[in-house]
Amino acid sequence: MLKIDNVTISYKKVPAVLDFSLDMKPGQIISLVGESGSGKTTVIRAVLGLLAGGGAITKGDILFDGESLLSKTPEQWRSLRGSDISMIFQDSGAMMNPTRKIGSVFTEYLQTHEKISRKDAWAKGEEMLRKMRLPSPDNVMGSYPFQLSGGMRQRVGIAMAMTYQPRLLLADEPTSALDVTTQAQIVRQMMELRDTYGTGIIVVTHNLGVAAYMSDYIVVMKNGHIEDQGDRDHILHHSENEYTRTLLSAVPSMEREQGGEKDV
Ligand SMILES: Nc1ncnc2c1ncn2[C@@H]1O[C@H](COP(=O)(O)OP(=O)(O)OP(=O)(O)O)[C@@H](O)[C@H]1O
Repeated sequence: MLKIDNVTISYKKVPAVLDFSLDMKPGQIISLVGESGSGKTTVIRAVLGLLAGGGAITKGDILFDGESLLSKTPEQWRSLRGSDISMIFQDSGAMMNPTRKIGSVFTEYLQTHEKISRKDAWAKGEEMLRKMRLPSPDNVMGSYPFQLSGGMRQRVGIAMAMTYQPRLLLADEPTSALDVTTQAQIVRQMMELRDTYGTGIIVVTHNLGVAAYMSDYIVVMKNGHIEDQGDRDHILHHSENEYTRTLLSAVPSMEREQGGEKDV
């Protein structure tokens, strides 16, 4: 579905990610882990065509369903984003305009993606919030972002990102701003998205506990390159890479804290 082929990404000619390759199957959950500055966010922003600060792909290609994303026009990007590929951020609420209510932001989002009346967009937004199991969706629609908890805001962000059932969801530190209990809820909810809609997810996280819990495949990044990678089980239990072992030794087990069923 997604193939990142030997990509180098630079900010103003200074390489930040070097020779990065990844082959993702539909419905797979892949985590990118590694220390701050290792290039995780740069990789997923490149996939969404949203590199900041003069960032550019200087080598390689990114293919979605066999088609290069690098040759897409701005118009093609607009129709791809949201419908085929979506993204959620560390604190979705912080991305929203604090002076506008959720309902207003959500309906505008829907109206930029489809020809739909404001009334129908409002109902569709509410329905998505209900699907994400937000309590009182009508109240949420009528709230400002600051009136919701971090976990609720993140579920609003996921609801918006999932409206058009994208096949690929890019999540940048989606649980970092949340307390441990809420983190677990959001992680489980993302896993449900995969199970319900078959959404493939790339999650950037510095939390190896989260990666261990939800991923099928883990990519360990260091200084802009792939230091180690493999199936969850390989990385967690069989990798001989020293850096991976060091990262793992510092992992608080989400399962132990949450009483979950998986063993890390
Ligand atoms: N907008 C930018 N302009 C210039 N350089 C940048 C920019 N964004 C990132 N970089 C550089 O690219 C490298 C990788 O950064 P990136 O944010 O992708 O790492 P990360 O692993 O996601 O880190 P973090 O976990 O802190 O978000 C770093 O050296 C960083 O300084």
